Amino acid sequence: MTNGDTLGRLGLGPGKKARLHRILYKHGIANGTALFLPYDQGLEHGPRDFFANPAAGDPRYILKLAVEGGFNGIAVQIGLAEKFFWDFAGEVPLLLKLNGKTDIPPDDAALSPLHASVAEAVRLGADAVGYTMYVGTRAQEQDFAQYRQVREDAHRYGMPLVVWAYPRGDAIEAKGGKNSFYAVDYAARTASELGADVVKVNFPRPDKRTGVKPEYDAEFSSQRAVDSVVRSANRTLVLISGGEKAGDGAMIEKARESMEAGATGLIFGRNVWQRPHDESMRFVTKLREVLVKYPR
Ligand SMILES: O=C(CO)COP(=O)(O)O
Repeated sequence: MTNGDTLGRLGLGPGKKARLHRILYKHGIANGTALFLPYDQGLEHGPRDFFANPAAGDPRYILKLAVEGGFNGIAVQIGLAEKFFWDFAGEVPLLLKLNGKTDIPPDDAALSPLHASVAEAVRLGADAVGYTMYVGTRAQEQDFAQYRQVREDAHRYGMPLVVWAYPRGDAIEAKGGKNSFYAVDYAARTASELGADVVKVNFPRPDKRTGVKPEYDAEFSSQRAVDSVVRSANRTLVLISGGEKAGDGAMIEKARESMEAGATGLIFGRNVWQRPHDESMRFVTKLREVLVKYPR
C-alpha cells in the first residue's frame, strides 16, 4: 500500500511527509489508518490508572505491548522515552509528548508546561511530537503562545505535530461540558486553524445545547457528531481517544463510528492496558478488524 494522494493533499514539507508516511503506511495495518497507544496517564492522572493491571505500571510492559499489538506509535513523555525507548527503537514509532501536567490542581486555568523540545524528539528518533492544548481556559492566551514556538520548531525540523485538543474550564462547562459536541468540534477546528498536522479529540457526545446545526437538532446522533468534528478539522487528520475503560462492545462501536466518519485512527490507552495481557491483545485484534475496513 502506498500513500496515494492522502498525504499529498495535506500540504506537508518532506520531513513531515516522510515521518507520517512511516507511521501510517509502514507500521500497524499499513493502510493509512493509525492505532496509537498513549502512555502519559501516569503523569496526567497518576498511578491510580495502573491499579486495574499493575503490570501496566512498567513502561517496558507497555512498549512490548505496542510492538506485539502492531501499533502505529506509542505516545510517552520525555522521561520514559529517554530511559525505555532505546530497547524498542525502530520497532514502533515514537510520538514524543512535549508537554504535560498532573490532574491535581483545578482545571480552570489549566496550562500544560513544556518538558521537552522538538530537537530532543529528533535525537530520540521520534516520528511525531505531541502537544496538549487546553481550549477555552483562562490560560488560553499563554497556551497559544507556548504552542506557537512548538509549531515553528516542528516545521523547522520536519516533525509532524499532533495536538491533543482538550476543551477545559468553567466557560466550557457552562456550554455543555468538555465532551459536548460544541466543545469537541470547536477544539478540532482550533487545532486545525493553529496548524496542527493531526488532532486528537475525545469522542463527542451528541449534545444539543449549543453549537449544533439547526437542521441536525431533530436527530443528532453520535455518528453525525463525529462526522462534523472530522469536517471541522478539514486537512488536519483526526484521532479519536478511548477515555475511561468501558465495555468492549461500546468501544468497538465508537471505533467504527469514528472511522466511518473519516477519522484517520484511534488513540486508545486505558481500554487497551487496564486488563490482562491476553485480553489486551484480543481487544487490539478487534480494533484492527475495524481499521482494516477503512483504508485511507
Ligand atoms: O490520548 C490519550 C491520553 O494521552 C487517551 O488515553 P485513554 O484512551 O486512556 O483515554
